[in-house]
Amino acid sequence: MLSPILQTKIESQISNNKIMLYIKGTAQQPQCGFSAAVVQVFNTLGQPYETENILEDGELRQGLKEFSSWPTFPQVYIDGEFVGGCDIVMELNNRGELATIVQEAISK
Ligand SMILES: N[C@@H](CCC(=O)N[C@@H](CS)C(=O)NCC(=O)O)C(=O)O
Repeated sequence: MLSPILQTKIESQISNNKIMLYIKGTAQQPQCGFSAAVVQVFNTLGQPYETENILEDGELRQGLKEFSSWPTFPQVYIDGEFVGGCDIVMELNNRGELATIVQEAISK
């Protein structure tokens, strides 16, 4: 079960960062192709984002799956809301919708 401490940590990260990416590895050195693809997309959007390497925190890795009810990584949160993983982000980006979602979040 998701501990209150972990829940508070996740809620704090996703509310303090307009774009929060939970990935495998770092933005500079992603450790998985799906995480690398998401980082690349957000780099092209040119807005600041924060990442957390879930490979370094097993509790967070498990806790996020419960928090979002999503079993894999990357996990992308924009404006405190879970958006999806790699496939969803790619689709939103291909449709030109990701930039709009990000712009709306940043300008709030
Ligand atoms: N189709 C997924 C691909 C991501 C994926 O399959 N991730 C796997 C392998 S990197 C994962 O996170 N598995 C659970 C885990 O490692 O804890 C997406 O759209 O994000």
